[in-house]
Amino acid sequence: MNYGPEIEVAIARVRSDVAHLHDELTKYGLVIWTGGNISARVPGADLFVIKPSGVSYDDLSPENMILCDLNGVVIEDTPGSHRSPSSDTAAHAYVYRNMSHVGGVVHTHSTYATAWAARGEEIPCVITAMADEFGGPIPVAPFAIIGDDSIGVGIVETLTGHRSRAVLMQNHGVFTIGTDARDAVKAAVMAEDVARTVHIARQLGEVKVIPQPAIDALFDRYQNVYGKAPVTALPSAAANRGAPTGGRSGTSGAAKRAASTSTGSGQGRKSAR
Ligand SMILES: O=C(CO)[C@@H](O)[C@H](O)COP(=O)(O)O
Repeated sequence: MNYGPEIEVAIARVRSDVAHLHDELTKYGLVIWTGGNISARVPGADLFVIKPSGVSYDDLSPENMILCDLNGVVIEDTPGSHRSPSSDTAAHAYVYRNMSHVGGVVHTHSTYATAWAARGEEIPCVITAMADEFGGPIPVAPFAIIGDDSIGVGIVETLTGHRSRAVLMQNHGVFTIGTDARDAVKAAVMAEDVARTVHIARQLGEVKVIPQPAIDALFDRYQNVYGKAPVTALPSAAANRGAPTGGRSGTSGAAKRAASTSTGSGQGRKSAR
């Protein structure tokens, strides 16, 4: 099967990205043995690339990643196609078919997030890092059988209209979505981090939920201002005339105003952070 030069280049890039991003799961201690998986959509095609099933993380490479169509069917006679794709392929495929803005999906059994999933309890938004990253609590999806698209249905039904890019599958683990695979990996890393902190906080006593207006403001700032160039950066013509620069440090007044007037409605993520 040849998809033409542009798509073939995209497939090769996604194979490499997906293979190498699995290193982040081991680096952050989110997986053990062969548990967990990452996939990414191939831009410009109805295809995605996913990890093979049951292969050691040390042996993952661009060549043994598996190319699938959006029904989760392996594309025959492509590199890696002699192996079985991840057990969660149908779930990932369901997400790509039903959430067009999603470019990457990650699954782990990271310890603390999975402990919350075992309790079937959402993680309340009690630390600013959660408000920043998830814009509220991390929700729980119902128990679902592994292997068909039941998990995908749970992910889509739970995360549609929700700010969170992470969902706890009851009695199972965490699934995250992102604009691309790296964004979904970041969500998996952050979900485990906040799951651990909030769990520990709960051992110490009652936790304090952040008021909704503050959650909204924090989420908006993190999505629209954090890590971005200041909005007061001078236009090049003025800069060329040697005008004083001003407003280059930290969060500008204008940036703050921009942050405070935008809605923070959740789905409008503009760039991977
Ligand atoms: O929990 C599950 C199945 O949902 C997976 O995380 C497995 O632990 C790893 O499966 P493969 O991706 O290797 O098939």
